[in-house]
Amino acid sequence: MSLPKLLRGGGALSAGLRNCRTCSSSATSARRLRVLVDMDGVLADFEGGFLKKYRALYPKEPYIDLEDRRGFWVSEQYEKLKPGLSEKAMSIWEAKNFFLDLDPIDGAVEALKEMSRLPSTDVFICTSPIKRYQFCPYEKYAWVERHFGHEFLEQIILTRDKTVVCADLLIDDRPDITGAEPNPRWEHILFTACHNRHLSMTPPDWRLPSWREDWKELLDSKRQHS
Ligand SMILES: Cc1cn([C@H]2C[C@H](OP(=O)(O)O)[C@@H](CO)O2)c(=O)[nH]c1=O
Ligand SMILES: [Mg+2]
Repeated sequence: MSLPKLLRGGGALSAGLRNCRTCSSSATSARRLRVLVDMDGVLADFEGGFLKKYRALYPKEPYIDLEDRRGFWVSEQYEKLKPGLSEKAMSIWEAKNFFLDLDPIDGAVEALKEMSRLPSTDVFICTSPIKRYQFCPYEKYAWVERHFGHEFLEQIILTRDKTVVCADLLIDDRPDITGAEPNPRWEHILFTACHNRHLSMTPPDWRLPSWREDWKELLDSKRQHS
């Protein structure tokens, strides 16, 4: 089988994969592809937004250039840079308007709108709120409405555990997605971000380097081999 160019590793798209058809309830829905798209790091520029606000609020503190970011958790790398910076980092995304002000990732808005118009495709934004909930959940909804319109609010899944959500694909920048379900129904496509671009992928793991790549090829491949 020829694999989509975007996919690294050697895994065939559906060979031996968990198949979400098992949780579909009707023959009609069984033919549709369900795609979960993560928000921070995939649609919204969490890392860029963080660095901009952190540097503005703490101009005298050291910071980490985006090209030097390693590891998913920003606060962990900042704490290693200088003890005490973890709390300063957290103060940035816990503040009002942090999530609302995030810029879209390059090409994300166009790509997601196009994806949700594809025939036989159901698209959901699947995102985890931070536990300090004063602003984040509200602002995530407001961000989606701002960039995708009111109708798109139907397509938000807010969860701290993405493993329990049933879908064919999850496009997400977090390399290790774990939770209550040891065998999630979806296949994970790692969306490339500053913190994960140096990770080597082992088969059958796949990447989407950016929204400028041919993401439709990934969906088509999954559709064909499911
Ligand atoms: C604390 C932290 C959160 N986040 C994002 C991930 C989650 O959103 P999402 O699921 O949309 O990627 C959200 C809550 O943890 O904030 C980061 O990307 N890096 C971080 O260091
Ligand atoms: Mg993310």
